[in-house]
Amino acid sequence: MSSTLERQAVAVGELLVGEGPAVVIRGRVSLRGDHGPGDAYAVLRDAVSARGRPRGRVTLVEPSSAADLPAIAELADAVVVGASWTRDIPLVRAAAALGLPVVVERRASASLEEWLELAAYCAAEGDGQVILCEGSQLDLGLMRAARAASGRPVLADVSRDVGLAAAAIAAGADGLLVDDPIQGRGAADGQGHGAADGQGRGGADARGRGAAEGRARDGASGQGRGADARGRDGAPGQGQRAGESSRRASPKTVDLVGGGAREFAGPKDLAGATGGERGPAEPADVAGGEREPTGLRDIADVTDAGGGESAEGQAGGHVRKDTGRDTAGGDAGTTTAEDTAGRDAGVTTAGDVAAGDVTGRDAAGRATAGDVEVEAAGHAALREAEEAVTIVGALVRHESPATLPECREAIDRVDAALATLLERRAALAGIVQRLKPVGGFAGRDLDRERALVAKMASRAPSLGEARLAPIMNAVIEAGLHLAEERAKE
Ligand SMILES: O=C(O)C(=O)C[C@]1(C(=O)O)C=C[C@@H](O)C=C1
Repeated sequence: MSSTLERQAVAVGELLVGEGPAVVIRGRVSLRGDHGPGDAYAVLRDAVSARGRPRGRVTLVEPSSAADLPAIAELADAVVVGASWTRDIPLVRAAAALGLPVVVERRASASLEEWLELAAYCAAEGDGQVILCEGSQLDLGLMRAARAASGRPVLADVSRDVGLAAAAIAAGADGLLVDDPIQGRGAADGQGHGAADGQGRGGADARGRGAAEGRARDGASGQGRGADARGRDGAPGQGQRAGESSRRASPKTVDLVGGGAREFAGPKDLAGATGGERGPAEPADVAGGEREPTGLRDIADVTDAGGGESAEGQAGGHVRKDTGRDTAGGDAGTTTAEDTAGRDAGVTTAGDVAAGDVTGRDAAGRATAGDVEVEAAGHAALREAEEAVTIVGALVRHESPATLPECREAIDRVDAALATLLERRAALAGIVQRLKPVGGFAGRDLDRERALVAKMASRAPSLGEARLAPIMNAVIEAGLHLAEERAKE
């Protein structure tokens, strides 16, 4: 069993799988459908043009036989060793030798050892670029163990149950495989490309397997290692390096909480809301809304505005000077979560999803109601997967982006998670106001605020109480304002 602790990121087209953000991959094209022999080129060209090639969208293809391999070498970003034929060694071998990244699915009954042995075999037959894919039974424990034991990236195929997307990311999946909504529509059309096998994969595979094995025995050995007809041009050049992020403006010093000059212009300052001067917390003032209470000002006893490193500075300090990403060639931060966070519309994005991805839509508008339904379900699944990657990914994946855009994308993911939590917090704080004998600013409880800041500081030690206090002051006040506004409605 291959075992190395070093994580081996794999570039698939423009995506980097295994390092940086988790990715969402829209479907895999299976040639194990009912297309006739010899038309793999036609099927793949169709599939690729239907899917479009926006940045970050990649095409994984499962061959039916060795005859499909030249088309795959030319048109796919990775070849899939499908769960149903992992014992078809000649075909496995020929597929691995294409020179494309190999996605090795786990056969339903395969043990961890068998799966990893197959992956190691593929790595040895090819150029080592192997990704594990768990899906048939989606055993997240096993997936996690495989990732830890092999150092290889793992994908979780959640196309059968996208509700497991968040769990898969939490369990360490480097990417999620979901059905492609566009392919799904093709399949619903009965176009028979065999492309959307996410739902009926078992059946299609079972049908195709005997024939595939037979064909492979004849033809697989003819494929040499040199079959990398495609070349590796998917790797974008190096982006801006860590040095970029050091060209930041010096921290603003704004008196946010009345305790002397402070670092960081808070949201209030940015929003031009109240800023500046504040008096001591006085319930009357507070209730009247003329002046805002100082709340946590006394906790945030920061006097050395220039002395400490700002939160911004600390974030910059964490940027690694060098990562494997450049070497692996992936500007891969792009496929996933930044989409949800609203950046870079070139990729499979929440924007795509919201707007309805028209790639491949019949120009004459001939989609049937069934098509639309399938497509809508596919988009919803895609959105759910992207949310999991963004929100759960922000919590569980430690990223060390090397370039300014990547770093900003990573921040966008964290901000997306933060915004989600802030919204939830505001709702809870609103309930508390109704439950307290005296709610709103008038019922402010500074002991409670101090205590929660102290607790948070144990989770955010680099920020510490002094820096967290003004942040939480702003958060709490925003919640109280909202609660008071709602109470008036
Ligand atoms: O715990 C309370 O009593 C609340 O009203 C909630 C909350 C908060 O948002 O966390 C808001 C105001 C109080 O001063 C303390 C805490």
